[in-house]
Amino acid sequence: MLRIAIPNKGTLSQPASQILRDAGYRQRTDPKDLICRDEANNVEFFYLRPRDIATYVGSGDLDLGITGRDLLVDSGVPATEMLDLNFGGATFRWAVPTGSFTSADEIGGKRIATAYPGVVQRYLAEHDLKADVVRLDGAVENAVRLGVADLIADVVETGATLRQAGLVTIGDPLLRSSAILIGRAGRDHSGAAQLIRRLQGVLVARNYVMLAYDVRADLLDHATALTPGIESPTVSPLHREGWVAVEAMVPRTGMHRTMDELYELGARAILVTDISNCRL
Ligand SMILES: Nc1ncnc2c1ncn2[C@@H]1O[C@H](COP(=O)(O)OP(=O)(O)OP(=O)(O)O)[C@@H](O)[C@H]1O
Ligand SMILES: O=P(O)(O)OC[C@H]1O[C@H](OP(=O)(O)OP(=O)(O)O)[C@H](O)[C@@H]1O
Ligand SMILES: [Mg+2]
Repeated sequence: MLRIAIPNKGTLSQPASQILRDAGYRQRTDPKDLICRDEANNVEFFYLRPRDIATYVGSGDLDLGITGRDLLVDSGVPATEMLDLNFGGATFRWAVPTGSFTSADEIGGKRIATAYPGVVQRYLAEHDLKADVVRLDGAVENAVRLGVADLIADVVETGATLRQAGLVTIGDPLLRSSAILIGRAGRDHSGAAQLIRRLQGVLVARNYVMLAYDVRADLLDHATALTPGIESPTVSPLHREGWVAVEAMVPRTGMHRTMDELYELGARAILVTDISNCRL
């Protein structure tokens, strides 16, 4: 039985369960449950703190896990990213009191408050910098105002929490995070192939739509250049002489522009349908 770690709480918890549900797996119905067995798919899910998930997977006690890229880096354990799940997106950034300093080169020698000391230490080592890292559990934005640190390094999504605390970001993000599927480094993951294919199917279904339209046969090359599909578009004859019907998967972002361009080219009966799932 495949054993998989899922966040039990926090930002990643609900969307992690949702992507698994969309991929056909059973998920807990009571948020207090800590284990859910899916006998039909031969998978067992363990609900754990997102921060602990890399530890269980890195030690080999669980086969796979869903966690944040920043949490994986922070843990420093031998687990690798197997699939980007495309939710829980955030950056990890330096933030300082407005007007204090502006360049990330100036962090050497300063006191840095963070809940992610592993990410910060990795950056300092890579940039040959020394600084005091003050490890906190959360609400890190308060640390500067309370005198514990000169700057912070934290997760930034909308930036609203920083603004409220009178802080501004400096420099480039230390990393860009999102939810990822992880497995122990160097382990044979062939038993996870079906789960990964199912998750990839959900991701494609979320990111693509099916576009269908009718177009004059002499405009087909122009039309299919706009809608090349993933492999190749399906072209079928129409009863109407000189016209064909085309079907192709197109990225959801940009579909309105594609429809406009097809219409301007002369295509008609342009229809968009959601894809609920797929295997490519
Ligand atoms: N707005 C956000 N705030 C915090 N974490 C976020 C946010 N958006 C995405 N994430 C990601 O969620 C993971 C942190 O989840 P975690 O459950 O530890 O913290 P949380 O969602 O802030 O919950 P809590 O602080 O209540 O425990 C990280 O991978 C982080 O990048
Ligand atoms: O850029 P924003 O959209 O404001 O989101 C980022 C903030 O949200 C999280 O805090 P959370 O509320 O989880 O509290 P915590 O610091 O105790 O984890 C995170 O640690 C940042 O503080
Ligand atoms: Mg938090």
